[in-house]
Amino acid sequence: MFLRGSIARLRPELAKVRFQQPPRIAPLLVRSFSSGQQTRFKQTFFNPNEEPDKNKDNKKRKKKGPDLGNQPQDFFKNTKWTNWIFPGLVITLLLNSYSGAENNQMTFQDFKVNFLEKGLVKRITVINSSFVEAELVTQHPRIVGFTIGSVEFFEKELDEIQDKLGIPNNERIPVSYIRRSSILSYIMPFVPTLILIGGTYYLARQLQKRAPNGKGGGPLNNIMGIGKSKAKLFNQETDITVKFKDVAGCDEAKEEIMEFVTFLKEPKKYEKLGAKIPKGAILSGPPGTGKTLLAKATAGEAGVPFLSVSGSEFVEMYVGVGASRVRDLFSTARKLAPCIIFVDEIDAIGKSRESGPMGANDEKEATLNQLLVEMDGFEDTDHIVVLAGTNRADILDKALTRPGRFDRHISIDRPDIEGRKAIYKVHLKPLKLEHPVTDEFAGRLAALTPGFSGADISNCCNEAALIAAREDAEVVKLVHFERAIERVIAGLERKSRVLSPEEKKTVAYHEAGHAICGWYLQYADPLLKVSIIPRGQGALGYAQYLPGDEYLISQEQFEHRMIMALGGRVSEELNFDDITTGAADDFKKVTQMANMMILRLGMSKKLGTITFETNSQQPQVHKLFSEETFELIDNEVKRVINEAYEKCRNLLTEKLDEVEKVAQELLAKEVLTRDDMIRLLGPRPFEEKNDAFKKYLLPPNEQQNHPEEGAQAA
Ligand SMILES: Nc1ncnc2c1ncn2[C@@H]1O[C@H](COP(=O)(O)OP(=O)(O)OP(=O)(O)O)[C@@H](O)[C@H]1O
Ligand SMILES: [Zn+2]
Repeated sequence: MFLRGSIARLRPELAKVRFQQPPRIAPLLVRSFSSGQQTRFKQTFFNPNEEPDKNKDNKKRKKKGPDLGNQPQDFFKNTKWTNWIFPGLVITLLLNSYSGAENNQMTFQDFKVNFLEKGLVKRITVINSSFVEAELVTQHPRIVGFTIGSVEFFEKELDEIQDKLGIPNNERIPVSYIRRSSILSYIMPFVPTLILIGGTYYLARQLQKRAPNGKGGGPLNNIMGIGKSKAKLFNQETDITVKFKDVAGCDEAKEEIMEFVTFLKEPKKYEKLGAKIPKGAILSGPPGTGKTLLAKATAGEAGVPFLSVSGSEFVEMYVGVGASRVRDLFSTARKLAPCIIFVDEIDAIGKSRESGPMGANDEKEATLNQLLVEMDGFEDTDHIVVLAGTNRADILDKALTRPGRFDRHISIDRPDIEGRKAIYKVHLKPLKLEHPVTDEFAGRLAALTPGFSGADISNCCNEAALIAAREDAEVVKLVHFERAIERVIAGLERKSRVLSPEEKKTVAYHEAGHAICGWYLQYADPLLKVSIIPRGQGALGYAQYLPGDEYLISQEQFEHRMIMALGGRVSEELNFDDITTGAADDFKKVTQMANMMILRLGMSKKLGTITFETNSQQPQVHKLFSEETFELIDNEVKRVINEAYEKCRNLLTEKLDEVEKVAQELLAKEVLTRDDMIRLLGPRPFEEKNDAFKKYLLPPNEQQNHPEEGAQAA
């Protein structure tokens, strides 16, 4: 229908009166938009009951059977359907505006031949000077219509035909002129605006749906829900499967946090006695030590919802957003109570308000204030516990840590050997291993990875499994772990980096110098491996030592470490005419150590027991010490380094043959283990200082007796 009459198609205003559909579309429009809005509400605003609701819906649907068509409510609830409402609407509108076509529309030519010249026309109405409706004497059709270009031309034609037919003036066909405006002509001016608004809405909804988590994060949320908290809710039944047993190695922290668990589980016990329960605790410690994990486990043990949010998520460029998000977070928490809120990286908002070179930041301060207000605002009876994680407990605002807010401070340190062992046991469980996990195996891995955090260990276990899979191994073996550990410590092996024979020789003598120093210095850490295979970023060779879990380091230890670090360059000097750039990193270490000894550790007799450390965060207005002191510091740092250099040179000159042996072996094999070193040089003349190393890594025969114990060599 809408194809007939090309003029009609080009002139939408002709579609007028026949456009009877609006009453039918209107209710549809209202309903679909309201259902659309409901969906938007669900997605934009954080709705804790969303999950259960969905389940209910599903259950209902299941009961009633799958035929959506027979269930109008279900049909309208079906969000997929609403996706189509807008495009559908536009198409309908366009179709209607173009197609309100006349059933009996024709060209003027047809009209002339078929009706006019046969004298069948009773009356003619010219509508809007562009369309003609003719009433006929016949019943079928009774009315016909056609478009005209201009009224004058049409009148002239009409007159001419009637002249030709000889119709007298008083019997001629009466022509009336009318103006008819359709509803559409009122609507049309608004159509572009409507399309624009609808289109924007539709687009925004589509974009929002593509948001990674369905809630928060979508572009629409950025506009509409900016003040909403981005807290992530972990559903109690499904998500929080973490229990205290999954958090290994931080027993003291677990014990401390246990109090919150009992409180959340049996608040009555405390309330009965009138006791006030701490509202929150700060969990502090280096990255990856399991702060988040511990908080989650607390929720898991207490069986309460867990709301997790990062401090940086409160920080937006718009003023007032942070505070509004804090408010939203707490109002959500109140609805979910009893529950645990975990704010990771609280230093992002909780930084001391005076600190920082730029002074206080208003927006951050407002956010922090809101947090303080909220924490003051909830009562013990609200049963909310706020835990916060940070790597920098020292820079937190004092207001945060005062009683009544985060009044517990639980610090989690990097795990010691026993802690690492326990964490390995947790992360080895899911792997398919060669042997069942023994105490010895976990201990060996723990001994190999001093300084690793829980996250490093988890990463290492996964890396080992990946390496095993790459080799198509059936099970994950110890060698895979060893390779994974090396990779985590020193970076990827880069066999593709080909060194020239000269370069290789230099690297071999350099590394041999380090290794010999380490072997014959009493306080050097046990050596595990020397290698001249390039690794990671720029390292051409490396030696792997195993420092123990030490909390105090002696001055002699410091000195020995410096001598070891200088061993590479000194060996180059002794064995070649020229020196290379390979020792840059070693010098950096040496200088750092020397500076620390002089400036912070009071290890210089001349300067005495003063710390010269400056607070780099605050702008320096005046000099903290005199020119003479500056000079003295300079001289002392130089002296310490020079002394280490001299000792190193003496040692390596004495052991030149040993350096040669190790370097040659390195050139031949590229990698030397501790056993190779023993074969070449005899056992190390000192007992190893690292207990973990002795316990888990030394072969049993070496563990009992140290034949050369006490022998002097250096
Ligand atoms: N004590 C532990 N026991 C078992 N696994 C641990 C332990 N500590 C860390 N992990 C592992 O490391 C991962 C990262 O830990 P988590 O995210 O809790 O560290 P975090 O201290 O919160 O780090 P960040 O300070 O970077 O936020 C955990 O998912 C877990 O797999
Ligand atoms: Zn070096």
